[in-house]
Amino acid sequence: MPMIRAPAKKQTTTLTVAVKCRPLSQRACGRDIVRVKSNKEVVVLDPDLSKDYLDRIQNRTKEKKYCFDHAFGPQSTNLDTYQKCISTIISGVVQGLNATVFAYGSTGSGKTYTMVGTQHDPGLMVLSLHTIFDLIRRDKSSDEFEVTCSYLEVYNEVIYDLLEKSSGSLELREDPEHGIVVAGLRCIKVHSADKILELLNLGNSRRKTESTEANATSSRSHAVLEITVRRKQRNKYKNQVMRGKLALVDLAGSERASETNSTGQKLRDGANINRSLLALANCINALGKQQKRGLVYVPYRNSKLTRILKDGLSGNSQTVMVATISPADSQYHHTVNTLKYADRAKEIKTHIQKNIGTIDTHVSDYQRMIDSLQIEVCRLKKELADKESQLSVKPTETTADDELSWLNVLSQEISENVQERINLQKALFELEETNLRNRTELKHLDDAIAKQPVSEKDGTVSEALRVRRQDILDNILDNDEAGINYRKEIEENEKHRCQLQGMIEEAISNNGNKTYLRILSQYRLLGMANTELQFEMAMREQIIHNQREAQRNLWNLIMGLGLDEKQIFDLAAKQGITIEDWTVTRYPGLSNRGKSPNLASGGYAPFSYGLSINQWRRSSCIYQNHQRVASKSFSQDRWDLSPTFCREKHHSFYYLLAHDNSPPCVRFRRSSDNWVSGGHPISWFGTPDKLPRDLRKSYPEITPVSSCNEIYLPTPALGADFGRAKGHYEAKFIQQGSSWFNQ
Ligand SMILES: Nc1ncnc2c1ncn2[C@@H]1O[C@H](COP(=O)(O)OP(=O)(O)OP(=O)(O)O)[C@@H](O)[C@H]1O
Repeated sequence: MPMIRAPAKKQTTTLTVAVKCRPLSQRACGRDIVRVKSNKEVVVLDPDLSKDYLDRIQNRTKEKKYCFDHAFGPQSTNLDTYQKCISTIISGVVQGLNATVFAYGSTGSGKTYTMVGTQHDPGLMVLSLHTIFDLIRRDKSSDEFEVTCSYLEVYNEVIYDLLEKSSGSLELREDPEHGIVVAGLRCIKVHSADKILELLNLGNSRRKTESTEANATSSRSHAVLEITVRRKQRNKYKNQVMRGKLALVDLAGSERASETNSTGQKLRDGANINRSLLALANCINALGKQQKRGLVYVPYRNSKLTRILKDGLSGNSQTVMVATISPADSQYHHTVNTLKYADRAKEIKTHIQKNIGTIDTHVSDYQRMIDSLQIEVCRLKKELADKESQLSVKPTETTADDELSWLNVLSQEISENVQERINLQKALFELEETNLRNRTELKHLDDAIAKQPVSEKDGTVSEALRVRRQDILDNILDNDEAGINYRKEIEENEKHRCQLQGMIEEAISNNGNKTYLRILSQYRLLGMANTELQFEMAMREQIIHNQREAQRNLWNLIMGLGLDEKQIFDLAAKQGITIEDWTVTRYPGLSNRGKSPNLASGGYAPFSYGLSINQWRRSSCIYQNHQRVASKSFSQDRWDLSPTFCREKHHSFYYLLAHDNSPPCVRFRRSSDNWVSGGHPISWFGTPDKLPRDLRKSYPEITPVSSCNEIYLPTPALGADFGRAKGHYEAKFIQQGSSWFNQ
């Protein structure tokens, strides 16, 4: 029977925006122009003292006034900020909610001071960590907790692991369940706040800082400390796992080259810092606009920083932005700029929901492909290094060095070119999605306006509809224009790529050291294939995400009809659909009756996880034509995550694949279109080449393939037990109509 699961409840919340004004520094030695009033209001006075009363009343002064959720003056401590705006969201993290805290402000305004702090005035990172462990210690339930921590920095648009001594650059991946993840980032299990603080200090010592004109220890990179609290429940929701995540972000300072007297590398750092901060500012702008006007494209893709902060800005996260400002008159423009963005950020809404453990087969499937490509890249890297060392002992061949380094530069350019194209395509994809939604809404609005009775044509409802229509239309036009520009950039990028590829090929054909060059180019190409695969994966994730969204909307629609629980159940039963429990979100993949993995919401079949044998044997699910499935292996007395996969090869076959050494044992039995439970198989065999003769005769489509661990299952009227009773895999598939049941 098909099955759907009620969506987890989402709660909409607005970004909390706090402003923190640092004391006047001796360096700045200017006039104090910031006034904090009633813990919410910030007034920035005109730095020009010559303005008089008349200027003020005629609005010719540059004095600005803003109001925020919280405002802290120069006398306040980090603890004050923590207690007023952070402490409440930290308790949510222990309950499976996500939270993001980031400090935003110009260079030297006190971001690092606020996030990290000093021994006498510990910062938000330190205070949050102590609270997390205090909450865990004081927890009265018998739940099991596991805390892990990672620390990364984004420097010059490259991500580095601050917990690794000499970290290479890391890539971002998009996961529909966990949002943006950094592939290969070290996650360390920790048992106390002190341990994390030790790691934090270690990471901070590795962070790129410089002395600039504006700040003696200016952070050149954006740092993200992420704490994950995994809570395994032991009560009635046994085996449910909640996963709360806290991201604490210390941004690099924005600055103007003219103010910092930067040159060379410092200037380049500054440009990259400003690029990401500009991207962040653009996202804040678009998100602020989105809340007011409708669906505007949000350019997260424009920098690594905004991609990392995506969840914190619009996704599943309770978010606090601490805008740090300096009271010095010399900083007037920076202060007003920061406050302008902070003001915009007040409009941003996020949607929080508890993260209840899920395991995604399709993601792990892709991950496996990426991993194997990475292994291949490592192998080629090694070959390359060997070849390089051979070359270095042959002085006669040094003439090739120049060409080789030239080739290296070229291949590096190719990788950057690929990365750029991927970013552009993703941006275009998102943009088109946004506009598709806009156009649908426009059509609905046009219909609604047309249906308005003549008597109401000038009423307030009509007016509201027309305003909304105009907003949507504006957004469509904005987005269309942005789309044209993206397309042009993609074309340019393609041209550049062809040129680069041509140059590399020419170098290979002209150079004597062909093997080395071939390996080099193969290595680069594999690297690119890897990146492209990640792109494809992100696209698919996006589609899955959209499908989920559509399903959620459908669900909301059903709920909006005003039907009660029983009516909905009856309706679903008439359509042959089973609804999973909607009050309890259990292990994804199993209903509360321990019966059925939910497929409708994810579009893919999950692993069963942490079940006893009996529970597993009772579980069942339906596999649509295009789904991959994973089952579990049974070894000795316990169930392990199985490396066994079943996936569709094309429309009439299922493709079963076992990844370890022991071949899967497949048992087939005939069945009608009806559900068949239990019973004895008519035949069974170990590997495809050892098919019993009668079965091979009846099903000539069963194809033995090179690896003895693979087999094709023909779909017509065939049920299959895919398993081994003792130490064998176990997953039973029975066809019904166009679906496959696993019982
Ligand atoms: N509230 C405060 N009380 C006392 N000193 C402060 C405060 N805020 C900042 N400072 C001091 O000002 C200097 C600059 O602060 P900090 O490094 O935190 O700025 P930042 O915004 O992180 O700068 P950048 O963006 O350049 O990294 C430091 O010496 C810091 O100790």
